Amino acid sequence: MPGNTAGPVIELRSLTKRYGATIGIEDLDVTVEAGEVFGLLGPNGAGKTTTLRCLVGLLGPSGGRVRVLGLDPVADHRRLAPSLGYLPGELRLYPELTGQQTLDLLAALQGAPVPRQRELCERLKLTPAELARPVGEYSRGMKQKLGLVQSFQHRPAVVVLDEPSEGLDPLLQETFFELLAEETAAGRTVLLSSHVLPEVQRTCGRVAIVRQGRLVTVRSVAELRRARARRVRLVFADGRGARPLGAAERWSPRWEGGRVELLVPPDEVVPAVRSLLAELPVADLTVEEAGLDEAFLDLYRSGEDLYRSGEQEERP
Ligand SMILES: Nc1ncnc2c1ncn2[C@@H]1O[C@H](COP(=O)(O)OP(=O)(O)OP(=O)(O)O)[C@@H](O)[C@H]1O
Repeated sequence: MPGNTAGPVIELRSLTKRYGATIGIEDLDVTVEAGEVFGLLGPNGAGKTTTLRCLVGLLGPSGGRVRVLGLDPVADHRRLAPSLGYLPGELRLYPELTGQQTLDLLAALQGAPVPRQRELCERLKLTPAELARPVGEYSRGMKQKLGLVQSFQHRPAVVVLDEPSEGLDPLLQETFFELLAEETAAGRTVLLSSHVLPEVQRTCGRVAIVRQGRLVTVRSVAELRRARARRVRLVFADGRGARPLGAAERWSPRWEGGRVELLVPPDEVVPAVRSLLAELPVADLTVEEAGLDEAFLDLYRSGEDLYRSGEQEERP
């Protein structure tokens, strides 16, 4: 393996990438250790693809520092290539080449033997007949399968995947999840971008949430699960609908007739319930844990760390 293997596998320090006046990503700090599946999550245009392209050396940063296995992905591109797998969001292929020829061409660019090519084609159900067809005739899902095979075929130490399960049917998604689990069990490192929340919950140990080019938070999925908001539902005795809720307005009230639902951070539930009962004609009240999706969605929307627990980076 090239470079300095003692430090983190991926290190982004104040990474900034501008496209003219447009900010792709600004001041991003992320560290990923060996054996992690790390997720980069955020809404459209958040800067995920920009970050990934900087990581694999396709874009040079406007500021800050990128290191993968201790190497600079732009300056040390050739040294890094055999140890790096990359699945772009949009795989651009030569339409006249067959699937097999495409895999072999990409292997030459990777500059490494491809001990896993056949096994991965079998597991992802790319048959020899399909591999003999020009990729210009491939469906979206077939292209994605080919993209996944080439990202892992040379058994790289680090794999960077942009929206990896896009276009895969549920069975193949399962195979992909198994593949990720095997990679990390073997000490290899995966960084993936996604908007698919269940995929992230299922596969990642930690996630960085980015929004409008900035890092919102880095959290372990386990911590997000623990910190998830409580859903407080109230029914009012007088049956009246939407009304001012005072301090409770900050918990995103959603009204439905004479009922309202609030999403309250866990450490504020008891005082919240106490003041609601004291100030409003409450006839019924329930409290339950909100789904993990809501925890993510709040971070997406607000751009603030809803849960405010000091540490930026916590191990899973
Ligand atoms: N080649 C480019 N030229 C100019 N602006 C760009 C370019 N590529 C990306 N951007 C801008 O940079 C910002 C981040 O885009 P990026 O593609 O990194 O986001 P993303 O999180 O991957 O989005 P999506 O989920 O929609 O793929 C956006 O404002 C986008 O318009």
